[in-house]
Amino acid sequence: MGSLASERTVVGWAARDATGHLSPYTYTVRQTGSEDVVVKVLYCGICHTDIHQAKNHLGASKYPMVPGHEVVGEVVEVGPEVTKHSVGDVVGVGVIVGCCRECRPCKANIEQYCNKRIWSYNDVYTDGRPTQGGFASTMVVDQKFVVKIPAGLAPEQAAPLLCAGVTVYSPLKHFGLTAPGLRGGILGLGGVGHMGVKVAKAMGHHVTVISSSSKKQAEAMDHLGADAYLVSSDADAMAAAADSLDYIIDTVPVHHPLEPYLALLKLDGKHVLLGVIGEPLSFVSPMVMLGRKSITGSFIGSVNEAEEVLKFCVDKGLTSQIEVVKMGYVNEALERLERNDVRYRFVVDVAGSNIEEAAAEAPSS
Ligand SMILES: NC(=O)C1=CN([C@@H]2O[C@H](COP(=O)(O)OP(=O)(O)OC[C@H]3O[C@@H](n4cnc5c(N)ncnc54)[C@H](OP(=O)(O)O)[C@@H]3O)[C@@H](O)[C@H]2O)C=CC1
Ligand SMILES: O=C/C=C/c1ccc(O)c(O)c1
Ligand SMILES: [Zn+2]
Ligand SMILES: [Zn+2]
Repeated sequence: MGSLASERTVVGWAARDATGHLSPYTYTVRQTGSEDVVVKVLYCGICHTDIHQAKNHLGASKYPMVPGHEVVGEVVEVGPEVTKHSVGDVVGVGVIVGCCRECRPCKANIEQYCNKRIWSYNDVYTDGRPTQGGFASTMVVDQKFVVKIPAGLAPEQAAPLLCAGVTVYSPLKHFGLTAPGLRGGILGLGGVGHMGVKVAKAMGHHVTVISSSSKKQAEAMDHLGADAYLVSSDADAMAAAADSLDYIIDTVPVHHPLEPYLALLKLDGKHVLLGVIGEPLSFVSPMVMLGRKSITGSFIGSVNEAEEVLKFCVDKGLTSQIEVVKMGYVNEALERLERNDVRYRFVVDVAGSNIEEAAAEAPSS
């Protein structure tokens, strides 16, 4: 445990209970350890997982909780053993900030699958303190979990790549779904889904968006570059598209039937679950047996894959489609995200929100 003398005071915006409402919160983080990077947060994206966590959808939330795991910031200090980063670098931090480094996933550099992974918030660090995320002035993070933001990417643009971007890139790569010409479906056109369209198109796939409404059709086709658009309640269009897709990236964050989507897959097609859903999903076995289809899942991506997707986006000229907001708007942004009213990711301008000054002027929390 760090002594009081070695603590650093930070201001974040925290949820105090399962209403998920965020408000200013002053707390302490560790002083710079030998392999630590001190990051002044510039921007932080709002992922639907932040709602799941802040509102205790999974039943394991601890408060006060400062969410945020699509973090881009500037390095303001480094520990003496840090070799990966220097003061002044623009860097990113994602969902994971610690792992055991000894297990099979850690040795294979897929540390997101380490059973001793440490989450960037709603977890406990090795020093016994709660971890707190990126809706905060500062984060102190082990260099292993900090990635460099390459030149050519604006920091606010890079933020959604650190969760949404790598979350779609990783399964496409892992499941061998990168060859040009594949036919992919993106189910749910939100923060993760819109990056799915962009990444899959950049890989040369024919991309069908499968959405709950027609509201996003024009934009999906004209701006995101989707090739086709299916409204999931349109039974005739769904039937016409049967047996046509090599994979579906499923980003829906609530319970939904799988069978209408399994029917869209070709022989050996893969349904990749990404949404965090705390209730059982069901299907009858012939739906997978008769086409040797797979239902699988994937969890974010590794640090290496985060670096790869950042480079991939620079090389392919990909950007995320974002709405930049100030911290004072974060509760409205969370509400709008929950009611499916964002195109397609909110990014909070943390550094531009003066949260430390505002907290100093307000009564202490
Ligand atoms: N596996 C992993 O590693 C990761 C998982 N996640 C999870 O993926 C899911 C999606 O995250 P994200 O893209 O940020 O979420 P968004 O809210 O931005 O997007 C979800 C999309 O799903 C569709 N949808 C269908 N029904 C609903 C509903 N009742 N409420 C809201 N959306 C609905 C909407 O698309 P449309 O309008 O087209 O129907 C919506 O845009 C979440 O559960 C999140 O926790 C996120 C990141 C990493
Ligand atoms: O947004 C990133 C985290 C996703 C996530 C996936 C699975 C799970 O059980 C979570 O709690 C979070
Ligand atoms: Zn996320
Ligand atoms: Zn491990």
